[in-house]
Amino acid sequence: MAETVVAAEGVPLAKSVQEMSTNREEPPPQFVVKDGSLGVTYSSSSSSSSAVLVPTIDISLLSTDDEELHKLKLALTSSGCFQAINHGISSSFLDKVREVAKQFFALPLEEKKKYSRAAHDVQGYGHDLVVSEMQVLDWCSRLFLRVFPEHERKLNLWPKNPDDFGEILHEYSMKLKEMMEILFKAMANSLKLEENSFSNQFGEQPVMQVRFNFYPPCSRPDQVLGVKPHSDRSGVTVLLQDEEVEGLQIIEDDKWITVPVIPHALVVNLGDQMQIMTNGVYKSPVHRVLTNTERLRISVAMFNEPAPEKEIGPVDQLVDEERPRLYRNVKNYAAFNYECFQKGKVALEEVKV
Ligand SMILES: O=C(O)CCC(=O)C(=O)O
Ligand SMILES: [Fe+2]
Repeated sequence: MAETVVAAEGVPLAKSVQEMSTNREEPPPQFVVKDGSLGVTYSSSSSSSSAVLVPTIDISLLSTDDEELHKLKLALTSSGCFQAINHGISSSFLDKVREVAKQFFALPLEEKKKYSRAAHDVQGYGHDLVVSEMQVLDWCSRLFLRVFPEHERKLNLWPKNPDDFGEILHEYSMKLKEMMEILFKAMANSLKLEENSFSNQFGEQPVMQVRFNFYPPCSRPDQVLGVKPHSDRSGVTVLLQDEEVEGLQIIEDDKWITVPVIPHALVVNLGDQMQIMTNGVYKSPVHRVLTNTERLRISVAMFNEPAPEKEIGPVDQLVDEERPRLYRNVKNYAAFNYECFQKGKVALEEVKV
């Protein structure tokens, strides 16, 4: 008999996505994208659009090379997304991060359910938060954990199997913290702002949360998405894509552009809170994930957010007569975003002045 998997808020999914995938079942109607079409796609990874819109940026050059800083600015003003290389994290370590994710998702469902998300919590293992019967579900299982501030970790939800999971996750987040510091400075310098303009807004104790995403093969990639179109509510998201399988797309001029796989690059995409802080100069891209019939895909998204008690808003120097203030100040955008989501509203629209 199929095990009952709690999708969220007490709405049970009869079977897990993984189980349906293994049985090669047709996805149930809740997973089918309603407008019937997944839109126009540029899927070739060599397409010039993806190279222009999602350029590679050499992190090691950002503090010394004005040209690289300019490239960063171009990427963040156009797509809000780039592939970070020379980021200081070794390829072998990134492979380890992927390996523990793979090992966790390969555990029997019973074992993974030990880390299940409680109905009213976001942390733990499970599926989408379901807030309405109309909601289209993602063909994805995920493990969501808060990593920083460290005292807010729910260690009972951190997998004990594989046994180095916690250690690797901690080390990975420490390394990403270092990269974030470089990026905050570079983003401020690229806009000729004071170096701490963004890091100050993130606060002394910024939030870092990780989402391990598992997308099993799906028999209807023409009708079902791994993740629906959304922009991240974070400040900055750093994504470790699958080393082989594409799926992530960003939208540009009504066309979906595939973000190519560069095995040891880290995809950086800005979230809504950076769009707010830059008064709309830097973009929080709308993105989605496609499914495919053959290969499973795993990604690890690290969300960097300002501390919830910090009020964030457009940096003064980015507000003038030519560019009037677009957004009001806001505190705890995460909670605000959730309220909007429940009401079917888009948070970034709701904070416009
Ligand atoms: O799996 C991916 O490539 C992206 C996942 C994503 O957009 C998210 O977790 O917010
Ligand atoms: Fe996302």
